[in-house]
Amino acid sequence: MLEKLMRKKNTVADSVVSDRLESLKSRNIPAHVAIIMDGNGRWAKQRNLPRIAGHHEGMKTVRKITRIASNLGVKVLTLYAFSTENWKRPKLEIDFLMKLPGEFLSTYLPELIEQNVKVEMIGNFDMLPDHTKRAIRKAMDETESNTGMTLNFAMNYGSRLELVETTKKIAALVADGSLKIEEIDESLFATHLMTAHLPEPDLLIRTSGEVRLSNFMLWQLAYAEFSFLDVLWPDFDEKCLLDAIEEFQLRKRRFGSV
Ligand SMILES: Cc1cc(N2CCCCCC2)n2ncc(-c3ccc(F)cc3)c2n1
Repeated sequence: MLEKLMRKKNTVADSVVSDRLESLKSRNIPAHVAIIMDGNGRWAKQRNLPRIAGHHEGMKTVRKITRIASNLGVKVLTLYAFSTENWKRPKLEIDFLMKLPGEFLSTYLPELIEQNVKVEMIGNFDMLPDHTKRAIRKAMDETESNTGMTLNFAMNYGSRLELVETTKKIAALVADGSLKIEEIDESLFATHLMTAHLPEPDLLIRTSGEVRLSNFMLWQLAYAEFSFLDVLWPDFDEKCLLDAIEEFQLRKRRFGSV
């Protein structure tokens, strides 16, 4: 009896969420959603589990949120998976984290291809371990012609480093005469960023209650709406995403009446 009731409750809950998804789709869906996926270590600590258990659970949330965002019509989903600062973590944790792209892709790449998702990456690719690079390169190659949502992983990414590298590239163009100083403006600068081919994020979500950008897309987020949520990333679910997007739509609606 209880099991039957639980099944019915889940069916009702699922249909409520999917009805909500349909109604949200009729309004202003953010074209580019960026997420700082925080709280994995704390999630594990609350359960007396090792930190890597939180990272592994967080990977399942990546799969879930990718599907929902794609179904909603989000054009680009950027996920902050590993920052340049993360190299300071214990070697054991880094070794585990560097295996996650391969594990995620070997498990879910067929599903991503079925959803017409295009896998991309921003960050400093060369410093990653060879096995990590191989896995990501394979996924990018196998999804290159897909036309659905772009799933963009920020891997070994640091915004200040990106801005310094971009400045150096532009300075070199001026030095060799390819570019005049007076031609440098915001638009020109943006064409040399790692995200030049992407629309700027409309909505930034950060989980775990931390209210910081942590050196993430500092240029690109200049005009984004920010949603700082207390939920830990492994517990972030469809309702959390729909709530954040609904809040985004309400803000944009007020902005429209200015
Ligand atoms: C380093 C790292 C950590 C990582 N976590 C799981 C999500 C929470 C945040 C930290 C741990 N995830 N989750 C998926 C990837 C990934 C990266 C590139 C790619 F092409 C495919 C998947 C990943 N990479």
